[in-house]
Amino acid sequence: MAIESHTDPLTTEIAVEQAHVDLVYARLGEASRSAEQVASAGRSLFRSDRGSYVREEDGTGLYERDVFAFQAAKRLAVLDAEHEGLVFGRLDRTDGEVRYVGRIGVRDDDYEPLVIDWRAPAAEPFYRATPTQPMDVVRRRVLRCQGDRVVGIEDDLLDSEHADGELVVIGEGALMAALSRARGHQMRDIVATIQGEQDEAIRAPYQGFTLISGGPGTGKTVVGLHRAAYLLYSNRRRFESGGVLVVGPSTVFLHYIERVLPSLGEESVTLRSMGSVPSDVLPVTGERPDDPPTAAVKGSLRMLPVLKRLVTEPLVGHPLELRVVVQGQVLVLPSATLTSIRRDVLAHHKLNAGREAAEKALLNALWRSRPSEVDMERDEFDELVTGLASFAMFGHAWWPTLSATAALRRLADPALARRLSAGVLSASDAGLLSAGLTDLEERGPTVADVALLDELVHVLGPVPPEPAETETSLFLDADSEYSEILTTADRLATPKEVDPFDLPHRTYAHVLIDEAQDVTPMQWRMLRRRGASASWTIVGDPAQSSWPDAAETDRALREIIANAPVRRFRMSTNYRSPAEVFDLASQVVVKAYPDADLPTAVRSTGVEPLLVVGQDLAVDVVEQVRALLGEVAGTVGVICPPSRRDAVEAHLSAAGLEGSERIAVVTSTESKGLEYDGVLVVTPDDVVAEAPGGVRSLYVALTRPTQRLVTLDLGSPGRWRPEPQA
Ligand SMILES: Nc1ncnc2c1ncn2[C@@H]1O[C@H](COP(=O)(O)OP(=O)(O)OP(=O)(O)O)[C@@H](O)[C@H]1O
Repeated sequence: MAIESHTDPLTTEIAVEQAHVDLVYARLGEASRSAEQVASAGRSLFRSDRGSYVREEDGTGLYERDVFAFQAAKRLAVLDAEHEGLVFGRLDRTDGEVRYVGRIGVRDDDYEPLVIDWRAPAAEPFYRATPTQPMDVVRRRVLRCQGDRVVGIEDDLLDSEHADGELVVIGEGALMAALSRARGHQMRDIVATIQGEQDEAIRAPYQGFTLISGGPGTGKTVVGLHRAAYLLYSNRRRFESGGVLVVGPSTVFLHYIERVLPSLGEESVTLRSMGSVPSDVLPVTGERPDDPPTAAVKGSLRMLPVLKRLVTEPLVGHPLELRVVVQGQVLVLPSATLTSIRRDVLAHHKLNAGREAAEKALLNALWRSRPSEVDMERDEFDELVTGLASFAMFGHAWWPTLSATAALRRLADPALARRLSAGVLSASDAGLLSAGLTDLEERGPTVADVALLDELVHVLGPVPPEPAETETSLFLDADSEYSEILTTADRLATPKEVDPFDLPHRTYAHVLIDEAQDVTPMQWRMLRRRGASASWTIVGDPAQSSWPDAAETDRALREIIANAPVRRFRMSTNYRSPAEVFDLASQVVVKAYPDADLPTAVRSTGVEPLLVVGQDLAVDVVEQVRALLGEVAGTVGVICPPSRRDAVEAHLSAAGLEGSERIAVVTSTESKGLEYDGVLVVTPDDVVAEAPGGVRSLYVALTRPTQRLVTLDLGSPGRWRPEPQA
């Protein structure tokens, strides 16, 4: 297409790029139309009229010619209009070649690339080339599109020696332009502006463990997500069939990141919050937090022996002896024999899978204890005893099938919790544990309970599926407190194809954990079950941790890694916080954690954080939020200590501000991983006092803004401030 000549170079360049973008969309339009034809042609091609198959080469030819168009059309279907353009980059190379880079690869009719997929090796220079190492690139150009329209251009001249006189260079750099844009409530992909050190982590080989660390705002989350997309591209067969699991701290966080992968054309990734990881084995999920001391007990590996003791602990009211009558003779197994049988069977079987073995062991013991008056063969004896109602009822009461929830609920009993945790938990920790489980039935599990439940599923074994027709319980009422216990009739009706050793966890080929610094040791065990033979990407920053015992969680992670290869990447640049804001935040964190990994903030707004001392929460919160709404174009986060959250919401609501889509009221824990253009941190001293991570939690809050930070102390300047205030 001929391009009109304009005096304004930007308009001319946009028109040049628009022509290419139009070509790509036209080609994709054709691909979409032919995609269905290709599919049906493919279906019929392999079948001739005679019902035999055509030669494989012919089929392969068709496949090769059209598969890219089919795939491209399929991927295009998942890219909706909100993303920032299918084609976003262009490389002008020293040899005169021009390469376009986009979210997916598209070829023309002659199989020549119109756009290269950003993950392809040929696109690497787009992310790695620098003026010192231009990688044969003269000019890197980022195209900013809205839908299929090119609306802006940002260039980097990488090799001025090879630039001919005609080469136009526009703009001040795509990165700064992207970083200054207002934020919404969902994360954007960074595919057009991935930086060199980020690209290395994204394209690292998949094997073993890839650990990505770095301070706040360094792009760890977004890099992790692009890595998931990269792995799917470079090893699609392995990862699409094996599955990729992405785990984040909460559903709010998942909602925040959920558009990134679809915007890159990837939909085949499972996103889970920490409280919903075991949805494969549990009918419940957990979103509620525990208070920090209780969460610390529930998350610790000290819970392991407690849970083990819990599953071997007989139920309240279990029979103390087994008594059956055979040929008029009373046969008795006393309590000590029962205890020893129980111990032996549990040494080799999970509780929910041990019933048959337990029954056999009972029969053996009864056979051995029979008096000489019992005169029958062993087979006959077994048949007779197993047919006795008293034996069946005993079996059910003594060896019930137990669900994880029913088991955990028992620890809400303070006396039992104390007894089972003797020597492992202090009396006060045992008290926290039982108090922290009293709500389990009514309100469902907390996030920390979910890892305990998963552990229990592991220790107990899966509950065999319910029989198709529920038969009347042998001796438990329908509304009995042990409603999850299956009856003997249930057990007998249970199909034998349930393999007790076939654990029901869904496993994945790759597991990506974000905010890994907050993963408790019990949660690491839960995650490991989903990635027993997976490769892993683990993303985190210890300085933002909420977990009190960093050494314990480190040990748990080391155990998972074991001898697998480990690759480490450190992100060194903070792309989120303005330098003025990050300066304050880093002074706060290093006071308490001198080893915090502090990145360099790349952007400066010239606006210092505003440290307000107010007198009245209601008046000051409303005033500061109003001011922030006026100063920034996007979102405003009000980060509160949990104790003030309701009051803050009420004050904003009374002022008519609550309904605003731009405002979010959150605690520092909830704000993990998120960002807002303007942030008001309410009473920072209370954030430190109430949040699990103390100063680290305040550090999280102070590093959320992309533009403006305001803090509100009441009465006098807070103790959290880096410099004592006059
Ligand atoms: N290369 C980049 N181009 C454009 N924006 C970027 C780039 N890298 C990071 N960002 C932006 O910086 C912000 C911070 O990124 P991200 O949330 O991934 O950081 P993080 O290291 O996970 O932060 P935290 O540890 O504080 O949660 C996001 O808005 C992200 O889009």
